Amino acid sequence: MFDIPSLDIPSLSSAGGRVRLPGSKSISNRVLLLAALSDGPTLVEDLLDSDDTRVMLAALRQLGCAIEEAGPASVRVQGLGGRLPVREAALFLGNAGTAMRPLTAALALMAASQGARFELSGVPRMHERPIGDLVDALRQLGCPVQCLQTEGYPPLRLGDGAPHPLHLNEPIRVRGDVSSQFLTALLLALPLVAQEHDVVIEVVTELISKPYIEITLNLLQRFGVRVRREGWQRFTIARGSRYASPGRIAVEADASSASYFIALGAIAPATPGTDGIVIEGVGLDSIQGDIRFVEAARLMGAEVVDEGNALRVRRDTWPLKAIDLDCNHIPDAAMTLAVMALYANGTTTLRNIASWRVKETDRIAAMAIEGRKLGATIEEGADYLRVTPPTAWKKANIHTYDDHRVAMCFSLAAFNPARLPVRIEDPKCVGKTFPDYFETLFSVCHTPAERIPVVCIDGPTASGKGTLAAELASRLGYHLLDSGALYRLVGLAAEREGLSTTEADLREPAHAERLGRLAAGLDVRFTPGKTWLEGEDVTEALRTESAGMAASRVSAVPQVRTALVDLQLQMRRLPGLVADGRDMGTVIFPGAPLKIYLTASAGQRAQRRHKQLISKGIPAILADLLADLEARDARDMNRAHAPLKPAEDAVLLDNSELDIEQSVQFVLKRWHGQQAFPVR
Ligand SMILES: O=C(O)C1=C[C@@H](OP(=O)(O)O)[C@@H](O)[C@H](O)C1
Ligand SMILES: C=C(OP(=O)(O)O)C(=O)O
Repeated sequence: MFDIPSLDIPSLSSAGGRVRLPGSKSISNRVLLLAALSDGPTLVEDLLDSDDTRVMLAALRQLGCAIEEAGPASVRVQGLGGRLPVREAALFLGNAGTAMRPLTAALALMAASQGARFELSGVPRMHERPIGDLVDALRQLGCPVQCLQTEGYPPLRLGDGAPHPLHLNEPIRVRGDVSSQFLTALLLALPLVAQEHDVVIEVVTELISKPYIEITLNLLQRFGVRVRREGWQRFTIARGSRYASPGRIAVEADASSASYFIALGAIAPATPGTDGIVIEGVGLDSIQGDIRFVEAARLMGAEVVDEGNALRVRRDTWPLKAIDLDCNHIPDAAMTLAVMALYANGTTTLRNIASWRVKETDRIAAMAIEGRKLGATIEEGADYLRVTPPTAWKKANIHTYDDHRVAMCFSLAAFNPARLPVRIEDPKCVGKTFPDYFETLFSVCHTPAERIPVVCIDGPTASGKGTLAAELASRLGYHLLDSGALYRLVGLAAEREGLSTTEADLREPAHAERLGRLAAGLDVRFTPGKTWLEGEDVTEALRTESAGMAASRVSAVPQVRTALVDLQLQMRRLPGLVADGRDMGTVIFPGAPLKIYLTASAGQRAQRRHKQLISKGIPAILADLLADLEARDARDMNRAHAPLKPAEDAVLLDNSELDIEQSVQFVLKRWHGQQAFPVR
């Protein structure tokens, strides 16, 4: 996850490959609740791990439900069978509608029938998202429900600790025109009390987002509860209903999350050697209504093929075709159409989307404001959005309003024909439903290397390059290259493969070739303070004397040197790279947009090294360290191959008098100034 203030996505040129998407939020949270209400254990597989499911899991555990990990993406839920071991709890439900609404209904009913008291709250935005229609329905039933701040909105107090009789004889009347989640909540919870009577729910208005009710009915059926449905107006839960766990249930991949990759396949030319985008874990037979996004994407010109629990998407018609569509059935995925519309041949109108205004943010306003920043003409109505593509694209700083979908949608603007990068503010907001969204996106997107930014940090030994580079990489969300570790890595990898690194063997051409191939194929990754070889943390192993000796021997092998140049070039990956070394700006990335030559006086550097060694309990003499440093500088600067010197266009940074944060700020200021994103 990119836990940084903003993420700059370079202009992208093509896409191709396979993605596996995380589990459906709507299915995950329904299944967790149903499993908790059932008797006995349920194994839930392919569960979504995100903010919305974490708050649901935490709430159920707080209520006394035992939930244990059962392998990657799986949990085992020990159902409570409708009994409440905990009678009082304060539950925090973040901004998860699928936790707040269903838990409100289930806990209000249990509190009234068993005599308990619960408080449900969320983030500030959750306290602005309406819940009055559900509160009204629960009060009709006889449940004590109190809105603690504003009538009709969370936080709520459910129950008062005493049992209350429930009025189950009359149909329960609920409005369905603000959110379908109120009806879903009642449907999920009422089987708890449908013992002596059939329980009838009547929807007294038009019902929006209907396919979500189908998910609810489908999953209730999987848990042994049948609901009779008459149109979208009347739902009857049969007397004697009981939740019966299916034992094991697997969650489909999220169809709303799939919309970004369907759109990607429709917008991006296929990367040579690939055949479009394959989205695994969800097919056209999905029980999620958002799968019907496929129909809309096809209307706009995408080619989408069902491959049995997977979808293959290829760009077909280009530019995309503008559409005019009622989107009430796909409220979440329809936001993605607003971004596809930026690439269409005319004006696209998305209708019947009033509910967007009461979701994570006012989504109609957000899509209009942010789309205009890119140069589009956007008309916003109470329940519609009309998008005309930009005639001249603009470089934009996309504000994301703590709304995962705003962030995911606008990432697709990076395919703009003007080749402008896009800045996504607060990218970690995707954690609500898809924490690794950007990593997944970058894994299938391509762009010419020169469009991927590299920040080079070169300089002499002990100048603090490593610390500065690691800090910059984590603040910018970029990859990190510690080029100084590469020869040691080759030495270590050779040792582990049983390849000799004696000077005699290295003179053998066939052996040198093998070593070159080993270097070319190194599976290496750098994170701040750590080096990984084939997924293993080898930071300590690299510091050993033997790795150091092997490094100096293999560094003389031309095949290894060539292979490592290629390897370093390959590390220029999306979204960007911070490269630390001695010849990053001069030899490896001569075209890098920012080169810093970091230095400090030899006296300062010797003192820093001295302090570092002493703090680790290693004896050291300052004068010796200084002499060593000066000798090494002279060697590095005068060597024939890639001598240490600032690139002509490097920015000199003498950090003798600066602390780390000051150096970081110096580079960031320079970098951001160079990017020139408009200020909001
Ligand atoms: O029941 C569900 O799982 C959902 C229903 C929809 O809400 P509305 O019914 O409020 O449109 C949808 O937007 C939300 O993301 C999930
Ligand atoms: C509206 C959404 O979420 P919630 O389940 O919180 O309503 C959404 O995920 O787009």
